[in-house]
Amino acid sequence: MYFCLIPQITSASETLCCVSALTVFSDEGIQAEKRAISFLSKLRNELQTDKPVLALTDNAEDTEAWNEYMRRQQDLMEDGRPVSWFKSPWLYVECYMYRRIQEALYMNPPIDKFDEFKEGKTQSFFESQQAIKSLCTYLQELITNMENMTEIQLRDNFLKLLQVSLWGNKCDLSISAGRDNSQKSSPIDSLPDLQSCILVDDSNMVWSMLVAAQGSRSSGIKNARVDIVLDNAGFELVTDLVLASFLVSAGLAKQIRFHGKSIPWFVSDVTKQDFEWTIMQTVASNHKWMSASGVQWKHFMKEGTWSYHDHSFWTLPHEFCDMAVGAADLYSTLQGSDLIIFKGDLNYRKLTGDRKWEHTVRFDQALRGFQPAPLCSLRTLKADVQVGLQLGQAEKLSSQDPDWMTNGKYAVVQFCSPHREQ
Ligand SMILES: O=P(O)(O)OC[C@H]1O[C@](O)(CO)[C@@H](O)[C@@H]1O
Repeated sequence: MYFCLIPQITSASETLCCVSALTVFSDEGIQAEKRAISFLSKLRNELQTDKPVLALTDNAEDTEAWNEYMRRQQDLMEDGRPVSWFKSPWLYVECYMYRRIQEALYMNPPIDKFDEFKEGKTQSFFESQQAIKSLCTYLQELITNMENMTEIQLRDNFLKLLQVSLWGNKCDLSISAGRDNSQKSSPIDSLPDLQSCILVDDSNMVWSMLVAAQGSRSSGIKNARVDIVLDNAGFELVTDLVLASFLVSAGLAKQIRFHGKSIPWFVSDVTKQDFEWTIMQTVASNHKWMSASGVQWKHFMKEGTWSYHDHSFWTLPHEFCDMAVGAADLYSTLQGSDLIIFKGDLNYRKLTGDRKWEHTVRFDQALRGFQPAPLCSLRTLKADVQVGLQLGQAEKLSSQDPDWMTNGKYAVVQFCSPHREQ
């Protein structure tokens, strides 16, 4: 399992070689890039030969938090041997590898702000153009007809766009080791065929919660705020923006806060630069409805209806139940939300602590106290943790499709509210 991380290091290193060949960097940059490549090749060797996990030395904002986490892992080792790559929890090692790739850049200015995964993310966006155009056309038609929609029609369209955002999570580049994993077919037309692959579907609870928040808003009590903890750039990000656009246009949310990563992460995760680039590209499209969507998103950002935020906690290896203590500022910000949508597999692993839970354990139980606000996970299954299933459901799936937990074919929409009777 640990060896599947090697292509990510190789790809980062190859990207640096390519940009150097294209003389993107100055002489000083080329020397820095050579040092970074050598750092990455050492890193690959450490991983391949199960060397001890090393403390970070780059003096970044999160360096001490990482080293403190490593010391905690060390204290858990019963025989006192150093924590090594193969003897550490998978969640920790996987996150650590991406942070070490970042260390290679941090240690080598002027390339310290370079995003070695940018090209793959850009390509994934362009390869999904047809699907993006059809989704933006669908969105603009909805917005045009919004005023005449009954509540049931509004709900049905919300549920569709929630599912589009859910399946958008299939398109990540870490599972495909950076190879093409873009959306080719029409996202709306594919939904009926995918319905049976949703193992838990709490979408109606999410809808009810949004309607309840809207009710209190019309009585002047509050302005509903939705937080979206983003996952991948490319097609998935567009599905999230389309959902957010619908929420605002339908009056279901007054404010959307997007949360992304502050460093390149898990190959395709959204950074601020990816977020802004995606909106800019959408505005610049020569497709009428795609461009109209982009213009609307740009406007939402400008007027503050939408905002982008990052926090170093999202790129630490911690489970989310550590957030209240480890990142109290972030936790208290999230407490102001009416609904937090967590996108993707890695966020699900952090929500549930990436533990070997019985599949029938309740979702709220697996959160172990992490409940800043009503929350929902939209996740396609790519790692072997899954809770909240019915008795016998996992056994049936295992007999039909032994790889059901990791092949990305299945998905869940799981909801939990601090105020809800479980
Ligand atoms: O982009 P997502 O949905 O968070 O998926 C990331 C997942 O991909 C993997 O890196 C490889 O499958 C998992 O370990 C990880 O949880």
